[in-house]
Amino acid sequence: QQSIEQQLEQLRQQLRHYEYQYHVLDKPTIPDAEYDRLMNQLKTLEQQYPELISADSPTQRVGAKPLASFAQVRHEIPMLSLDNAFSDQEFYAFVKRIQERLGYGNDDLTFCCEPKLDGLAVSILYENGILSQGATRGDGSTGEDITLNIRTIRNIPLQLLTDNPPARLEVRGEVFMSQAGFEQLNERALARGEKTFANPRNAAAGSLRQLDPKITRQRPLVFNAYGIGIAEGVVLPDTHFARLQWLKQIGIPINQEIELCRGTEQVLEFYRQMGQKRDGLGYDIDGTVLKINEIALQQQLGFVSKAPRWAIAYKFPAQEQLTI
Ligand SMILES: Cc1ccc(Cn2cc(C(N)=O)ccc2=O)c(C)c1
Repeated sequence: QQSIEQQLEQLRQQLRHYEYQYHVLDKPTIPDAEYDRLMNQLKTLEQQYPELISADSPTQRVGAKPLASFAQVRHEIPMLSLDNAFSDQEFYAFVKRIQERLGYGNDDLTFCCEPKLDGLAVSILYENGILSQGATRGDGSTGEDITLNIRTIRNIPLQLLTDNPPARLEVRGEVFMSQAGFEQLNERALARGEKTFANPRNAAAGSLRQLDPKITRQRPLVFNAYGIGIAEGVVLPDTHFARLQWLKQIGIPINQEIELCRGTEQVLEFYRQMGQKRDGLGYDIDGTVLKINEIALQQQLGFVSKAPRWAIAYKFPAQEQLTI
């Protein structure tokens, strides 16, 4: 006969495993109703033994009461902005500057290519594998502490899926809302006579800036990681793409459109393909982000003013908004 602690731990591990398969691999192995039954079973057992509730239990996603205000968070490593390109010409010039700076004569630089998600940049800190803080980008040096709201986002794990977690790991990425989630939210708001949002990005920003996590929890927010800030007690892979794959393995969701491209023409092909896919993704993107993949080359190139020399956002032309 299992002890209560063993029953609780087994339910918690099972739920974390199913959440990983559903939210990170996009390959659920049980029906939603079965997951729901297990979650309710854990909630019931924790209500019987409240002293055994741990902050990283899958049930602990909603804070108790609303905050009066947000505390400030100082980013130990600044969250920088990206330079933009609006034409192939500007992208060629970007690559040329890199080749000259690195002394590369040929065109076989490898780029990690990602869609540029149209949401809100956030920083999530895990200490010994446990989610300990969430913050907005703010001005890049100082952001707002939105930990309670970050905890309500279902595809952000409260605990990393690894037996030897880093002492400290800061995951950076975008919180966004799907177009379907946005439309449902606005319909509900209209029905309740509440204010509606102009677009998914505003809806995501407004939901993260809610002082009451119970409201944030009802919003269909999604997180995709695109980088790492602080990393202590772990040796990271030496390319950006491999780092993203590692994040996925330990339970952090990344975007499934990310690709490696070798040479300028493959990168421009990725940009055009993402332009074709754009209307069918189900979420808003406003371009692509193209990064030098080798970390050593990123470090060699460094930053100028606030933007990295090793990355650029190649944006799409502004879409004419359909006014109905
Ligand atoms: C009632 C209910 C429960 C769960 C979910 C979504 N979902 C499913 C799983 C699953 N199938 O492994 C895991 C986590 C999760 O968040 C929905 C949409 C509705």
